[in-house]
Amino acid sequence: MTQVLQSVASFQAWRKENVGTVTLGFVPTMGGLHEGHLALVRRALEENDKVAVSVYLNRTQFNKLEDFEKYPAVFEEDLRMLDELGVDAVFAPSYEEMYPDDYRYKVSESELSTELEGEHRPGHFDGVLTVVLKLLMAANATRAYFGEKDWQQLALVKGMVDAFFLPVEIVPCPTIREESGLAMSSRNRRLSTEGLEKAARFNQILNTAESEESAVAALNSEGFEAEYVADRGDRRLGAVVLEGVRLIDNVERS
Ligand SMILES: Nc1ncnc2c1ncn2[C@@H]1O[C@H](COP(=O)(O)OP(=O)(O)OP(=O)(O)O)[C@@H](O)[C@H]1O
Ligand SMILES: CC(C)(CO)[C@@H](O)C(=O)[O-]
Ligand code: BAL
Repeated sequence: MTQVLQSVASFQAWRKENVGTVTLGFVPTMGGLHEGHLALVRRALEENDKVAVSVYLNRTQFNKLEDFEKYPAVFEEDLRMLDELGVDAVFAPSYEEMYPDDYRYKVSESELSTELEGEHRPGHFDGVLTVVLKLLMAANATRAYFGEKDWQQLALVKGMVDAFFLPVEIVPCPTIREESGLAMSSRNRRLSTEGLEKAARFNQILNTAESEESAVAALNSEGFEAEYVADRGDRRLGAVVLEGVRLIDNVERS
């Protein structure tokens, strides 16, 4: 049975009693679990003796209250999936438990975090980096698993781990997609059947457009509101809104 731990103290006590000197894999999530998350969990189970998953909907990373309030909260369903996979512990703290300082102390980065997602979601990466640091400190894991779907988040988390000499290995995991190519996301649950079908064009356009500008034009002409499409090195990253739902994706540039 997966153990559910709701306080930092009980999570640390669980770690002391059950992990000791063997390896611990850790997968941070905000719940609403889908196959993308489960791929991270399966990999963590393969590579470590014990695995802990956090399910914590972190409100400090949401710049829009509506986005926070509409985020799927389905803890019992999440727990059932994690239990079936054989996860050892689920850390599911309250806001008060995670933020005894009421978010007075923050981690911020001054370059990458201000563009792309950071430009469109002000304060987002302060919230992400702060909660990831807290989660990593609480878990004290050997390895922590992050999805490449959140490319910018992954780069910033790796940067923070290097900057602060955190004793954990960050393991990047490939984006898991629907057959249509649509990247799996908790937010996909909020799309209509028609929206789900249409959303697949987002990935196709990122893959096939000649330039950033032509990708934005194609997305807008097909009923998306494109927030940005940007080429960075060998990646093309984008964010769109469809039916009021914000989706992100990134692909290798051809
Ligand atoms: N389709 C996916 N493939 C691989 N990893 C994923 C996928 N979706 C999410 N992840 C990873 O799972 C972890 C938790 O993500 P999170 O709980 O935000 O889910 P999410 O589905 O990305 O939510 P949303 O897309 O609504 O922001 C992150 O490291 C994220 O990159
Ligand atoms: C890493 C994370 C769990 C921090 O809240 C979140 O940003 C996410 O789910 O990608
Ligand atoms: N990309 C990480 C989860 C979020 O959208 O806030």
